[in-house]
Amino acid sequence: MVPASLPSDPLTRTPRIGKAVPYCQESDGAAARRRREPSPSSPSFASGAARARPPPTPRRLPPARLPPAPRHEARAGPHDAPPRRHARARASSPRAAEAVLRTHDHVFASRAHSLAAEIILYGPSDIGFAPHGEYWRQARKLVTTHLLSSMKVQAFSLAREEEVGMVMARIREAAAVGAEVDVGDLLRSFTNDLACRAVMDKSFRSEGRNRLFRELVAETSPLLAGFNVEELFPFLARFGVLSKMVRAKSERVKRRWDELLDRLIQDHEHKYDEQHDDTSASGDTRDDDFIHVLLSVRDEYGLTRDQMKALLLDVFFGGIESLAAVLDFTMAELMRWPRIMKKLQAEVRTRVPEGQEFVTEADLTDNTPYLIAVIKESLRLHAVTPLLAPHMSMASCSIDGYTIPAGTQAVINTRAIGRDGRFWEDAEEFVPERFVDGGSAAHLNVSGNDFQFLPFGSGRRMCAGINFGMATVQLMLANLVHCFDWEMPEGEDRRHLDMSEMFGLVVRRKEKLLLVPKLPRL
Ligand code: HEM
Repeated sequence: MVPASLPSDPLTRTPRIGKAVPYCQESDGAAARRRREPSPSSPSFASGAARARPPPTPRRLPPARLPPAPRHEARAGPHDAPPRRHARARASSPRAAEAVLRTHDHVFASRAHSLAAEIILYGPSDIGFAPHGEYWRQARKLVTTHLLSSMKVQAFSLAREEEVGMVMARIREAAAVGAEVDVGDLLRSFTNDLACRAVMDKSFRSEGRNRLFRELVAETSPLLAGFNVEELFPFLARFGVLSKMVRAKSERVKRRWDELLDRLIQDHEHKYDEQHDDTSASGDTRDDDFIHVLLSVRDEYGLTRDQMKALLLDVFFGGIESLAAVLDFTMAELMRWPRIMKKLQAEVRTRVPEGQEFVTEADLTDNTPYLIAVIKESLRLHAVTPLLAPHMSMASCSIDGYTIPAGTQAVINTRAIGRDGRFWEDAEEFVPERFVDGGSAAHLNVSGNDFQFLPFGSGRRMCAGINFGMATVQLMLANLVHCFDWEMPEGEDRRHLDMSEMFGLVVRRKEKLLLVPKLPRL
């Protein structure tokens, strides 16, 4: 069991500030209970099976400074020896997901080694790929407290509104001349610009840096998505062919990231040193960009330059593609279901004061249940991280009478769970009504407590950017449907809109979403 001295997950302790709604809010008592008790529906331990416990953690307070990033046990050696192959366990039911992510969360809280992540993410010294341990715990605490807390997400709302406003202006230009818009491309460029703005404020627009970031993310994501390609092609792995290719490509993109981030951090250091005497060092209550905030806490946490760069990279790889994919799937579904689009437009348009051009976050607070229902339904039907990020066990444990050895990768199939007809009525249909009051799934939320609905995962490794993600998706979607009516390009039928998907770091729609925006006749 989890020792009392471990810091509790900072996400569950995030205070509720102003009107911001943390999506994973849970009382400390409930969180502690959840960790202590297996839930009644979790599988019982098989009689006679050895009851595995994780190695005891010494009882001590966490250090104030980040310890060195740990190395994965199974990392490739200097000669690109292929890593040890991991056994796989698949969880495709809510019960099995709960066994991994709640009952045995403390055992399955690590990640498998990835050569690309080791190179590109400095060790890895980020959060998403770092193995479980004191480094990951402290780094996650830093990020969820100082960069992605609900307070920080709320402080960023003006910037979010400005970025959304710029996209609406671009669509308006297209609407004025009756041109079609590549909605997917527009959304990817929006989420890229938003991530750049969060990381480095408005300076990103100079020298076309946003385009450079976009190119680099596109080049890097397939490498990080590969996880253990060696495991998929063991024959090639034996000769180290894949490792050599992955290493060469990863080192190439790493050099480019490194130069770019170094330059940005240096620029910020100069500004930070100039301002430092006038401002408080904590930095997390103002609308500071992430580099500025990391500089302000670097002494407190003993952050190295490489660790800073790794943590910043998580914003690019956690945020850009997932947000764009969710928005793209949602818009495509709304095009296929005009009744739902109209109902959503009616809800949003009645919430926006007359004469106001764009939807603001204040217009949406606790006020738009159908908007939330549409987003939840999209996350259910189109899981953009359908297998979560694979969790790896750090000790052997017993689930349902089976002994799962240490070093097993648990793959949680949230897509299968989200489309399973045993738990969802009309599972393959897009029916947001199931999530509104009185609907069959009205009680389900995205905070990882309902194991039939896990768009952001659950437990210790749950998405660190859930508040940032949900705030962004809501604001952008509300504006897209408020500011425009949408039509298919001439000659195309909305009923035949292609929903086929392609895999990468996240799953996204394969085909472009070309739509024609019209200014609404209000
Ligand atoms: C709607 C958009 C998003 C979705 C659907 C999503 C989903 C997920 C999922 C399923 C995981 C894996 C959880 C697990 O392994 O159990 C994850 C991890 C993560 N996400 Fe997100 N995410 C989104 C947006 C974001 C954003 C905007 C950020 C940062 C700004 C972010 C940062 C992260 C990080 C750092 C992790 C790794 C957490 C860890 O391993 O401790 N995500 N996300």
